[in-house]
Amino acid sequence: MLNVARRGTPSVARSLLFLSTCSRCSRPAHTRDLQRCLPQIISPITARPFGSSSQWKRSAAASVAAEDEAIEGEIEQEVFSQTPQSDAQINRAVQHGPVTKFKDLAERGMVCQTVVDTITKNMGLETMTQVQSLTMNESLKGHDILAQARTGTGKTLAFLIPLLQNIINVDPRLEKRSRTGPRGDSTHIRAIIISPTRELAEQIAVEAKKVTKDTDVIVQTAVGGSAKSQGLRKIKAEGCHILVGTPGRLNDILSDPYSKVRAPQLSCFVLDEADRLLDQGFAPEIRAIQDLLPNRNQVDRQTLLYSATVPREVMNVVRQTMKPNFQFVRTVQEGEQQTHEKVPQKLVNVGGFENLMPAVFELCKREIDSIANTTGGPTRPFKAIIYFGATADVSLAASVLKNLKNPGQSIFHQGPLHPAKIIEMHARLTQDARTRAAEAFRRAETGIMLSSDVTARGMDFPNVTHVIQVGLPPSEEQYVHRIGRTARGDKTGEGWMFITDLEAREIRHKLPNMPLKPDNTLETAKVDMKKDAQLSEHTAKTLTTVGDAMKIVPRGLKAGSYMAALGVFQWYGNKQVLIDALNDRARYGWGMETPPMVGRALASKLRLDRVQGINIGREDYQSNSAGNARDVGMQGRSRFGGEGGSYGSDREDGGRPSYGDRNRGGGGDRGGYGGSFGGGRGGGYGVDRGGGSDRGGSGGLFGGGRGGGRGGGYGVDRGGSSDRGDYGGSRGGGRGGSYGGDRGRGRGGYGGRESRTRY
Ligand SMILES: Nc1ncnc2c1ncn2[C@@H]1O[C@H](COP(=O)(O)OP(=O)(O)OP(=O)(O)O)[C@@H](O)[C@H]1O
Repeated sequence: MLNVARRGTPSVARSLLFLSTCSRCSRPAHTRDLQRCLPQIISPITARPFGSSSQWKRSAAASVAAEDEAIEGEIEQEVFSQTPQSDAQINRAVQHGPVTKFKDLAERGMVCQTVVDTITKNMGLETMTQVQSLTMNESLKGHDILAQARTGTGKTLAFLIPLLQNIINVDPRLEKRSRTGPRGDSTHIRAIIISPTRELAEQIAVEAKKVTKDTDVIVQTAVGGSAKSQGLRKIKAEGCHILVGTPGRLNDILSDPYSKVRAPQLSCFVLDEADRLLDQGFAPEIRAIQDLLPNRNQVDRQTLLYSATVPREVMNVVRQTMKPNFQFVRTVQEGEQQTHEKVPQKLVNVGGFENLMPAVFELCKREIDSIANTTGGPTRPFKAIIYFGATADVSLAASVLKNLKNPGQSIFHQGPLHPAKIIEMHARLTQDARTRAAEAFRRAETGIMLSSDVTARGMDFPNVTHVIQVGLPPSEEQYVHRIGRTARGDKTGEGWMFITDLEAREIRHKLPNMPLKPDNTLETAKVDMKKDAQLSEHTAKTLTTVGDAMKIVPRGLKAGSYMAALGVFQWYGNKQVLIDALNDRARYGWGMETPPMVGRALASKLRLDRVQGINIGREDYQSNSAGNARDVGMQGRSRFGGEGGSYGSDREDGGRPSYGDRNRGGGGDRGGYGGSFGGGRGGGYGVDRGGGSDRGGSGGLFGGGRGGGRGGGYGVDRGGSSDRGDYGGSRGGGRGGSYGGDRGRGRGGYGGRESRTRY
């Protein structure tokens, strides 16, 4: 294990030196002997696929279908007879030093002119990034490579270019687009690229199609969530040379005896986000796919593994996947900062969970306003990804941000985060919805995407200015990948991390190497909601805005988030402190009288059944069926109008005062939001039909029902029965009032078709 770089050498130069010097004799690397003499950071071990060799032989034998064998014979000859790079070419490349410009690749005869023209002319790229420059020579020669380089540094092109050139070397007819267009076969697959997520696979395929645009090389995708039969038809009809996909679907189609998609000539196998694909979650599927590929002793195959992080734990598996003489190229040395120096990273401790959403909102609003108020000088529109640890938290936060409105204004006015598009993204959405969400965020100038870790790796959304992480990430690696969604290429960006008191100590263990600097500039992060306090107008308004939006959130989402936290915080030892903190969030953050119910079995499994304050019973988030329609939302008895309330309805919330209104009061001072789809009797932002209600609210955005009418309207009326409905219902209608409707005087308002009301 030898790194011949000299201390103090600038990093690019150091890395170049590192690659062009022999590890065994410390002389400049030999030309044709590079394979033998180039430094190998990892000591070689005997290469073998996963599992024991006998297992491997058995499964490989079983998986190679008889029909493939004939083709294999031909292909073998072809693969072995190829001479990808002549000695002269390599000599020339080494003499001129490592390549740093894309055009040099053509001038030195390393990559064909067509591909280089596409990169330089169509894609407008000129200079290679460090990882591209360092890996190009070696990967063009067919060596196995493990490459570690920071996020956003062009690793995708670093493996696509050599992979494509190696395909063209085998069949030079593919170099140029033929007049008849490309033709292929579903058994001509030369390269398989695997990514851990569907979105990333799609993104790689898009990049691959750009690079192959003027060639006859065909790129196809195979990702879960899309119709398998349709994908297969496409591959069979058009053929395929490069197949990009996710592990599950690739395994599925390669093992399906009827799919007719085979890779007997496979010469390149790429794992993007390799450490993720080789960890426990995906390793079995990757192993199964490898079992379906031709035996490497018969058909030579190059393996390329790329990632921004390579934790020690996966190194064993890496060794099993690669040839013994594989090269480990890293542009980030051990002990060096894994995130970009150009990304300031700030840490906000908000104290209690209930402060998280207000603080996140305050930050987003501050940034959006500051850009709006900047005159002159270059500014970039605010574009942020906010990461949460659980899908339930993503949905809840998305619901809050989508429901935000300025106090005193209706939802038809611009919200406080205007012009940001609010986008929700997680794995529980349908594939179509995920694709639409990713596309919408990609296109958005100003936008906030609330996301689970499904977008944390590899996704190349343009111009992301902020990455905001709410709660501790699952690992340091994941932190690095999340932060990597900003400051890509030559762009800049910033990272924010929001934690609670519960996590303050743990963060030091979990992220010891991250350059997080405490930030105290957010007012709402410092408020103790359990105490009465004199708040600045700005802070009170922020809290009220979020509190009001939170009321509209269905109880089911809150209950889901509560349950998720029980899972996420299992590591926290003091269960009483945990439940107290979560109950405070339910009470002060979500406006719930009682915390969501936790099933007895779950409570006992999590050792929470004896903890004070836990609300044991039928879990709210599972039981939001008709019987519970009034306070759960989403699945109420009548989705559009009617008594039960549905999506959004939350009667229990209704009884709670909100921030800043605590001293208005009287019994049941505010009703809940009647429900955005349906409303209910009790509903209304603000209101209740119960005595002493003081504020009316919307009976339901789309539905109203009786809620709007009886309930009264936003901001109206103190004391006595409420009189105004607010958005009593635009679709379902009902008895209620609506925008400005005033039942007391027998007037309705905007919406409520059935109520035949008027403005
Ligand atoms: N040589 C280059 N010069 C300028 N931009 C480049 C170059 N190579 C790639 N890019 C662009 O840089 C962006 C990031 O590239 P890419 O997605 O491949 O990064 P990555 O290293 O794979 O990131 P991650 O670790 O997050 O997966 C892309 O928009 C890509 O088009």
